[in-house]
Amino acid sequence: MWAPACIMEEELPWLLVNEVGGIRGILHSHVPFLKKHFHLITMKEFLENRKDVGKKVQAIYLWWHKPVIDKELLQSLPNLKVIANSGVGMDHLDLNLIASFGVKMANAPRAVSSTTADTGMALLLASARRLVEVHNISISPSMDYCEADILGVKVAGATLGIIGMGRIGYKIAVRAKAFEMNILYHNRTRRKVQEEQAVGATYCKKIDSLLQQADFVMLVVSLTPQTHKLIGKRELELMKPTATLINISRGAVVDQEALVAALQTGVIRAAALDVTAPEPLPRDHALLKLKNVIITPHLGIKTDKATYMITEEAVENILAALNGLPLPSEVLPS
Ligand SMILES: O=CC(=O)O
Repeated sequence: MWAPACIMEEELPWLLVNEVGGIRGILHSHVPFLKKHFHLITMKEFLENRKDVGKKVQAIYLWWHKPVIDKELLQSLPNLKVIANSGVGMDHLDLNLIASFGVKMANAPRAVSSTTADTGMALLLASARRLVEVHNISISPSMDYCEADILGVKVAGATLGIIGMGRIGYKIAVRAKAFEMNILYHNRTRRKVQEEQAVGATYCKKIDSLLQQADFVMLVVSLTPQTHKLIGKRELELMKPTATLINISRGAVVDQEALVAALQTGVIRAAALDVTAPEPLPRDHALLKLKNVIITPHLGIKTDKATYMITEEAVENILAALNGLPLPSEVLPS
């Protein structure tokens, strides 16, 4: 990684972050590393002195989609060169708008893939073996249950259908192979035969055929206009009544109303969702009341190591942009 030779704090480039700590702030433990490379400034400090500070900011580090990047903010930052995102999905950003200000963008695909794949497998296993339900039985005062109450679904030998076979999807296939699953996948472009063979994955050109055969369907696509509500009533009805839907992409990839109805009426067996629309769901949402649903709070990459690696990847991208070098994980508008 490029690193500045010993320079004074006031000569460091200014990096804008939403806040430090709190619900939508960068982690305190990342601050010393960031401060080696940048003069850090929070949104609160920027808003207090927008005119002076705005001219100095050269980079933004987005943590969990914050701060919101809109025209007004971009206009207040005339020397902004780069925005680094702390994840892989860029659906919260108007890439064309940002590019029109001559600002480069980067995401963090290297840091997130394994951890997000782990989240997908954790949800698959937890749903298959009803871990949340049995945990609740185990800690209940009576600890009273019949065997039928805790029968799960066997994972070995079951078929996993992966929709979206990018970096994360492929890492899920690697994990599923180790769990002795049969693997189907759908992707815009087919993987190389050697890559398919390495994980024993079979390509389904049509999503429908994957949905009809899979015992577990895992959604790993980016949210785009094409994938918005990709899984609706029709698709859920194509799935087996014994099948489980796992979503680690974005909530809006699923028609949530159709999902609630499918779960309530046994159209599918269960769902395990790391993402919902919105996040978090309103506390009275129907999905929160269903026994056959597991919901996690966009856990994706949230491990100590992966979050730190994300910050390292962001710094690498920002420094490259500020030094006129190619960005390792540049994202271009489509
Ligand atoms: O949601 C997580 C990511 O976009 O990487």
